[in-house]
Amino acid sequence: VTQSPMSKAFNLVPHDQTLFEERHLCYISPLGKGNFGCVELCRYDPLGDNTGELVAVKKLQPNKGSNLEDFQKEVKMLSVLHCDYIVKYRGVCYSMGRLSMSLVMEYLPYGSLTGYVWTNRHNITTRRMLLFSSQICKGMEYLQMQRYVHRDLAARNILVANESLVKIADFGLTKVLPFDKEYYRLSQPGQSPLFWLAPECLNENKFSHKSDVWSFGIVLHELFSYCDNSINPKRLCLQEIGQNVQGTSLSMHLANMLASNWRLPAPPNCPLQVYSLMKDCWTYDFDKRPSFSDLSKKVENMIQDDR
Ligand SMILES: Cc1cnc(Nc2cc(F)c(C3CCN(C)CC3)c(F)c2)nc1Nc1ccc(F)c(N2CCCS2(=O)=O)c1
Repeated sequence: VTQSPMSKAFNLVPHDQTLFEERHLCYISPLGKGNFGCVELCRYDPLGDNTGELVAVKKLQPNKGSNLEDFQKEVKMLSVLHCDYIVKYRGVCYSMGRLSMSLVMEYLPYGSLTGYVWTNRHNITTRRMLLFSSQICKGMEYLQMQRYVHRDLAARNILVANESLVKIADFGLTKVLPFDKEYYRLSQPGQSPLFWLAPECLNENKFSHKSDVWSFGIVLHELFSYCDNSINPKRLCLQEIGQNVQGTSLSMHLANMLASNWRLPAPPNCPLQVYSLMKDCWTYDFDKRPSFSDLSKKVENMIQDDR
């Protein structure tokens, strides 16, 4: 692949990365809004005969407060990940002139886990939910090996490849841990939605693999609630806080509730051992939370027992 002058300008694309030519990237439909901009379904059709591959293209909207540098970091981070449970990087596409760039990824036809589980809630078995849970754990275990902290693990950021495969997507908030620290401290409160955050994130903006474990517990709650919006984590927390949210910020209220040991209630008909796994992920002291490898073993055992 030749190095276009533009790509030299970004010094992003080493010779081995795939460069998608904009003229062959045919727009089909919008897929959704992400952290940086929008994601679209396109067909990369260099032969012009509709035999090209469907891809999901995440476009940076420079004017939407996001910046090219952060987006380039997200591209770089995704491009080095090779795991069955993480959405596959395909390459980048530079749009001449507009100085914008796009991230090209594999297209997963079933969409986000939230929509899929809710739509199919009447015929998804506990076993299949446990299978999805163990795949998310394995994806997170792989991320941990790369010293990546996702910071935005939520059912909306998990994509469904087929009836028995889910993948972690959207690395817009992901940070790489420094070599000498096991946590990442944000300078100011980030954009992660409060209701998926561990206490140390709310209180000290401290993010780690263990705060990702907390978020995984919330994902379990979403899954076993069949992603029912009427009982989603945000709604249940706001109900508990009550409407009298004066003065003290929402995150202070939430942090106080967690400190006095309030936790999300068990989803309806949730297997007891699954709820107890959630509670393990929501251990206040991050050092005492299970690791993703502990969690995938426990979930695997539940799948065996579920036979
Ligand atoms: C990388 C990737 C690969 N395949 C897919 N397939 C995909 C297939 C689909 F039918 C849908 C939907 C299903 C429902 N109907 C109504 C509309 C289309 C869909 F939303 C996605 N999507 C990808 N990314 C993506 C897309 C869209 C996103 F909003 C987000 N994000 C969400 C929060 C942060 S996010 O930016 O990660 C990521």
